[in-house]
Amino acid sequence: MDNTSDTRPTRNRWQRLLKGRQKQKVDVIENVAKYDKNAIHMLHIIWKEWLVDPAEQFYYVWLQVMILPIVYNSVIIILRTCFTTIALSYLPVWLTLDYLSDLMYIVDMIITVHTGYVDQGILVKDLTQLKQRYLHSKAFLRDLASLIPTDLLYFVFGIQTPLVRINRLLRMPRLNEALDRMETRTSYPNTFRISKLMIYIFVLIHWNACLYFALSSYIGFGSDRWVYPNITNPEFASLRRQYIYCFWFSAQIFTTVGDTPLPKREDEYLFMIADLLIAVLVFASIVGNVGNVITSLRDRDNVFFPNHELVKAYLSSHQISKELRHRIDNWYQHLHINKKIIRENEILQELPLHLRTEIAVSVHLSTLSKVTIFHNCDRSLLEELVLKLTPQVFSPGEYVCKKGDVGHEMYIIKEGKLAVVADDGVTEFAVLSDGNFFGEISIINIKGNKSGNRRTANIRSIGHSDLFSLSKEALMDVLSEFPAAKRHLEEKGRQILTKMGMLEENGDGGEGEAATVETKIKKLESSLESLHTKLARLMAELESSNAKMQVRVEQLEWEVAALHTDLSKEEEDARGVQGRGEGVGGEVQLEREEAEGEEEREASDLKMKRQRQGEDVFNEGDGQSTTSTKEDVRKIEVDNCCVSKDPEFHEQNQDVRKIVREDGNDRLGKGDGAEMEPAEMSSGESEEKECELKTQKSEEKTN
Ligand SMILES: Nc1ncnc2c1ncn2[C@@H]1O[C@@H]2COP(=O)(O)O[C@H]2[C@H]1O
Repeated sequence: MDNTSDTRPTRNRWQRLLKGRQKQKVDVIENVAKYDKNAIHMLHIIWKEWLVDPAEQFYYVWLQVMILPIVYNSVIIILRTCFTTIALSYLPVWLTLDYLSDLMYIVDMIITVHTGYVDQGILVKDLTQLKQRYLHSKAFLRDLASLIPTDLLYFVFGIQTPLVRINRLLRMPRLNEALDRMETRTSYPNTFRISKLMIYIFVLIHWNACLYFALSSYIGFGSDRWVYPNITNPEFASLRRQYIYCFWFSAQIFTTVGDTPLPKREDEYLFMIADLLIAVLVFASIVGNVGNVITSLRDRDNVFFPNHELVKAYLSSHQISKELRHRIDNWYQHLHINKKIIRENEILQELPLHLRTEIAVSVHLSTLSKVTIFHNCDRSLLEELVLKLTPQVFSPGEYVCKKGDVGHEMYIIKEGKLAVVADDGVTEFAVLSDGNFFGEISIINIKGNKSGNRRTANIRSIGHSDLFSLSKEALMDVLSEFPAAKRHLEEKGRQILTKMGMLEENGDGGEGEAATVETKIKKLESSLESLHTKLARLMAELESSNAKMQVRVEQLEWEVAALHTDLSKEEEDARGVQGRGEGVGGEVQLEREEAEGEEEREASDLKMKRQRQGEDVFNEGDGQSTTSTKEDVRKIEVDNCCVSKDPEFHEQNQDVRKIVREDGNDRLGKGDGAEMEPAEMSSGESEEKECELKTQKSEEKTN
């Protein structure tokens, strides 16, 4: 019992451990299974989503691989068909290669289905779309036709008739695609073009050789001098001799050498005629292609280097001295021998800016980074600068700049040695070499520089020297963004000027003054521009307020005219009453006084009304006009009066009044034109008086 009780917990522990281990194992197995499942699943997904980008290297390599089966089929099928001995001797090899090429054709179709295409600049990656596109294309039908298992016809015609596989040649467009890709990628397109042409001609001669052999076999070997000699003759029995003889025969025809035996039979003649016609085309295409290659090589030279022939013709037509001509020839020679391309900006101009920058950076950045002033420059700044450099080549003894000339650019030495020389051209003050720069003093404004914008020294090229020139404007652009470089340049310039004694001690030199004047002019120009803008705005505002005033003036005239008509009528009425009541005396006097009082009241009411209307009109205007005060209104009234004194205006006013009168007659149906005449006279007078009064008042107010 004790034993049992002792061993039970131990056994339980072992059982637990065992169970635990078993569970662990199961877990591991389950995990592995899960992982495998996942892996399979992942593979499945990747396969489903697998896409070939036609711009990728994989696609390019695959196209190159596809050249093999296509060329194999285009060369071997005809060979085996015509040279049956060759077909039967190496049958296992041919069959293996045949089915290997078929396998590659199948893989090619799968890759084609997964190849994306660019639609509106975006690569289409949707497999369903890609499938749809390929399955509905002519390429699919062609590819499918090239894979039809025509080999089954071996059972009908026998294994020695590989011509049944001729449908494999339908994949030729794929070969063209591969060769085109190669042509765009190769660094030697001309060599590639010539090689491609030669390969096409080789295949053509091969086909012709095979057909010649087949025709000879059909006519009978050695039956005449034209056909292939008797193969029982040991000299012509070997397979190699058979093929080489036929190839030679064809090559002679296609290269139009024409040293072939004369045909004897009609079928031989027909064969020769067809061959000669093809030969003409072949010859023409060889000549044309080689001509193109030579022309394009010359064109390339002409683009790379300035046209020497033209310059030569120009020089001889102008009877230039021998010495100068010799120097020019030497300069050209140096460019050609050392492949110095000075027209790189022209050559690259068709490329987009970012690519041009990258090229320029990779070609010239090493030179620029040697230049001390640009040591600490940002890369972006150097990239900007590098596009502004113009390569220049100077011959030995040539002056790059002469003392006293106006400076327009500075130079950076890419390669070569240049001397700072005295006016005698011999005494050297300093020698400048790769990475040095010069010509900056005359284009940057150094305070106190006595020479202004003139070159301070003569610079002569010792040997051939490659320089970059940088125009004043380009340099200023760069320096405005990089003051450290500017300080460095100025410092170096100042040192040279001090050594030469050409730096004014304390004052600004002419150049400094020029700079100040230039800055002032710039400031003046900018303020003039802003003034122009303001003036234009004011003119527009003035025009709009003028138009409004005119409307207002017309309104007032109408009102005044109408008022005077009423007044004159009332006056007439009053006169009539006076005539009738002359005997009444005191009563009439009283009435007159009352009428005069009434008149005065009415006149003051009218004034008030006019002022109010004036305000209203101005309130209707724009922001500026709304701020007008009553004084402005008064001014307008005064102006109005003054204008009314103008005889022309008066005439116009008469016309307006006429219209008003007519209008008034129509409306009121009172009297004829004669009734109005006295009123008109008095209105003119009172208008003048009123005007004078107003002018006086406004003058008083202004004072
Ligand atoms: N003693 C010198 N040492 C080095 N460079 C010089 C010397 N004197 C003049 N130069 C350079 O020669 C250039 C001639 O044109 P610049 O005056 O524009 O700028 C001048 C300087 O860059």
